[in-house]
Amino acid sequence: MSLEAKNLSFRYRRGQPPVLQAVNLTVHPGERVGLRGPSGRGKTTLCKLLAGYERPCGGQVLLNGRPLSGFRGCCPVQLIGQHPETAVDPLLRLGDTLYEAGPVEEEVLEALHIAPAWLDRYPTELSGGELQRFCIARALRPETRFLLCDEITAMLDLVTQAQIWEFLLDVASRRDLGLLIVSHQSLLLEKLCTRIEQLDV
Ligand SMILES: Nc1ncnc2c1ncn2[C@@H]1O[C@H](COP(=O)(O)OP(=O)(O)OP(=O)(O)O)[C@@H](O)[C@H]1O
Repeated sequence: MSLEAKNLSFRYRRGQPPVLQAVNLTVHPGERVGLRGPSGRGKTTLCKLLAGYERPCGGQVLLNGRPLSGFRGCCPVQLIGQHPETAVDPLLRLGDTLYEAGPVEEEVLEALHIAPAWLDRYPTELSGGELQRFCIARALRPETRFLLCDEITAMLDLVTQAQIWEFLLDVASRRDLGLLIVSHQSLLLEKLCTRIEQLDV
């Protein structure tokens, strides 16, 4: 199974210039592809298209050669963003958010040091790093084949960053996941990735 951006173009509003134009990118299982590019170039937008949050105005997102838009069920492509507080419903307890799309394996919760008591809390009752670990756990469903990591540790301290990446590299290797890692930190990308692409078209 591969995840492919094929000739993707996108604009947020009709009449505005495109944010992305004829972008091509493929991620294979087991690959860790770094994505860098200047601020505002469209890295987050590309992640949103690849995860099916937005629809392209040209080209296609293909999962195993078939349009992602036709996929039904728990999406094998999961996006984790920089701001976990914007990725969860503030009015739901975290346990309800975690399990709304089905079970998450106990070993994932344990490996990310997610305390069972957190699941009774609301999102504002966790720290940023705790909430990010929660969002990573939520993205790691048994069906997940590709993880799109958009600046996911940018706001965290170095120790937490290292713990999160150590866990993600291990789980990606065990499950043969494909990772797309967006970061402005070249050193981080060079350490983590099997290949680095530049978004500067
Ligand atoms: N919802 C939106 N509506 C309109 N324009 C948007 C929207 N989201 C992003 N944009 C614009 O699209 C362009 C690309 O934004 P995007 O967030 O994808 O860039 P980026 O490469 O991830 O940037 P950064 O490195 O700063 O995070 C920017 O010019 C931004 O202002």
